[in-house]
Amino acid sequence: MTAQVLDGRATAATIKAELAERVTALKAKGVTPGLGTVLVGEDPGSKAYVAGKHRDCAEVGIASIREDLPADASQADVEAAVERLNADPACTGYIVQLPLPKGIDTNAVLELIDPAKDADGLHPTNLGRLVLRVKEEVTSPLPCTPRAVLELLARHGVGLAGKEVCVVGRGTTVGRSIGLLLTRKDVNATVTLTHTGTRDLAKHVGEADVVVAAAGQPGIITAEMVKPGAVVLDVGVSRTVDPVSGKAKLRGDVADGVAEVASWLSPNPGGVGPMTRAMLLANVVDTAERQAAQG
Ligand SMILES: Nc1nc(=O)c2c([nH]1)NC[C@@H]1CN(c3ccc(C(=O)N[C@@H](CCC(=O)O)C(=O)O)cc3)C=[N+]21
Repeated sequence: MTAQVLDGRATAATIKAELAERVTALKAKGVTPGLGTVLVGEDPGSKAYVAGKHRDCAEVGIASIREDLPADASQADVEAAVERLNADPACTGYIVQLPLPKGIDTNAVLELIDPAKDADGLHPTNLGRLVLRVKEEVTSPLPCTPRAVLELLARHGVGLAGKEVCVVGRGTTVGRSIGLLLTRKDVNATVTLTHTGTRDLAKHVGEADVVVAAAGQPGIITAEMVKPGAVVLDVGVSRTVDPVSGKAKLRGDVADGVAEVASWLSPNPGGVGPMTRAMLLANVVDTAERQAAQG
């Protein structure tokens, strides 16, 4: 068997075209959505992601606002950048690119974000609303990558109701929150959350109909672990340096060979990554529409 491809690039392009229409409609009402980014330091990965987000914005007509701070920025400097975006009416939604440099208190920064402008869905209020199941229309944005995984499956007609989903990884942006979406009554999956302290990872992965690999450990999910016919989402990204060429290479959590066992597989790159970016744009357009409705 060779798995069918969960094509994140093509699906993200479709979503961006839909969002461009909603942005046009908002502009006709005098509202221009604007995405802000806070980037601290010179990490090449973070710089590339932020640059990509601003390119995406240009594509769909969203304005871009950048706060780029040096690697030695203090807690107060970072918090001041957040306060500027909170106060800027041109910024309808924004993100603080993670991870922040060592020494910066990330949770304190996330708490300062205006929940109504939280394009990542990582503010405690928004994560709390997800836990409390506050109705969709009042809820602020959902975390982008979990939303990306569900949207990628939905747009390929891959159902989740009654499925056993094994989530691998307990990070804030994916592992800890995706189960909250997967177990909503309109999705109805059953979720097992595994992590580096799990005693028998292969057992849990092997029982799953759907595997969400978000550990950030290159190749941790191998073909031998995966149940034949399972759906596999390769979410994790790690930068490894090729010892021969010295070039940085992106590697997913899913090892070669899984495509021969799975029924559907999201490639990495080209799968959940582009969808995460599309869902960030969707969050920005959603928040701008909510703000426009409130006048
Ligand atoms: N506040 C915050 N929000 C985030 O959403 C966030 C973050 N911090 N920190 C880092 C992670 C990582 N992340 C990715 C987004 C897109 C791709 C992506 O589009 N990747 C392309 C490849 C890009 C390349 O070649 O460099 C792909 O998968 O095809 C990857 C990774 C968002 N994150």
